[in-house]
Amino acid sequence: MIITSEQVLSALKNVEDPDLKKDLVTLNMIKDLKIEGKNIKFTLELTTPACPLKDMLKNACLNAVKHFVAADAEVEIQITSKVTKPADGGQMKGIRNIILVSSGKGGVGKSTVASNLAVSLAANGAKTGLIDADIYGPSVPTMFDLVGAKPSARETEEGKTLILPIEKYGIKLLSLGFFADPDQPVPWRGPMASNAVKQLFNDADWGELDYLIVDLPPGTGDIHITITQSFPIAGAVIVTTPQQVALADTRKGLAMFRMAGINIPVLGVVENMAYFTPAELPENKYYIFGKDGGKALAASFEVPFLGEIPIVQSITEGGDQGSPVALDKNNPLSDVFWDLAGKVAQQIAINNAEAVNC
Ligand SMILES: Nc1ncnc2c1ncn2[C@@H]1O[C@H](COP(=O)(O)OP(=O)(O)OP(=O)(O)O)[C@@H](O)[C@H]1O
Repeated sequence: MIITSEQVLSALKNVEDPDLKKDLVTLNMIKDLKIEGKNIKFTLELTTPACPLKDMLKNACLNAVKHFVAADAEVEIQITSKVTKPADGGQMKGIRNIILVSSGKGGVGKSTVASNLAVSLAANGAKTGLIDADIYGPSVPTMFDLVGAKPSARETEEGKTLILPIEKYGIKLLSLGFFADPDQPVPWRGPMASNAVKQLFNDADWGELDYLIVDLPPGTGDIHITITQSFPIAGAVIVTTPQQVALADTRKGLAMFRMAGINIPVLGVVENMAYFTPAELPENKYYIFGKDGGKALAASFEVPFLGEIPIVQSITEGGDQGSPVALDKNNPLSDVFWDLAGKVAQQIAINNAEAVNC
């Protein structure tokens, strides 16, 4: 029996992407199909390299070909990805998805989540950038061991000066902290801070990025308004801790993204410092600040709950030593952040599903 491309594609039409609710052939995810006798080769092009369904989809393709075409076929599937971007146009040149990391309250772990999210996306192969727009206490220089670092600049052919983001752990980084003395407070006036933050977006040489993560200041202030009004935002990740005081502020922070004139998709809620696990009793979880508050908040706004991050010393140490814990695949905590990155990328792919894949 001669195997034809039509047979293989018709078999693969039985495999549906559970997020995008269409089959892989209709979604144009099957590329470079080659058949030689019983040898069938093709590429499965996902919408993000951090896709949590990668293995499941690959197995489903394999089973579909064996079941509908030939049980003894040799099937070789290569996985690649092409990150989609929002449908509504107006994207910043070269930057596919801008993701805000926000919290209603300070100190809940927003920078920790932003840094580890960026590290996890980059480690999965996504072209990733990180802007630290926290005017009150930029933490990215510390979290990436770049205190005192100064970005250089280059001149374009049109005579414009562009800041060159600093590259570390495969991520392009810019922080307001790179432009200030680490020991001197900067008393930002509203418009001055907003202009400085805008420059990090507009006057930097970001090149091509799949995801640009933005670590916002806590609360709902000028910087939030400036960024949400000036740039096309793919979505916001909301970080909270379990205490009632944090949840009450998070509620306001989340509601801001839903206000008329802002209207940014909320990708979901992350509960940081959700529970404590003693090193000697790793299976015990102590919910010392309360349980399921983040989950309930996500449910009440009908947005995804993206997961719980425990309180663990290595997260603090990783932040203080400039090496985010998600970098260390031997540390089980890196799985927590990789999982979070997968869920965020998945939500973006779902939101972008109507977009033309270009
Ligand atoms: N899950 C965690 N386990 C242990 N330490 C954590 C955890 N999350 C954050 N931390 C630590 O708590 C401190 C505050 O975290 P981080 O700077 O990320 O918070 P933030 O919300 O960005 O703060 P700010 O409001 O100042 O911007 C840091 O020292 C960080 O390493």
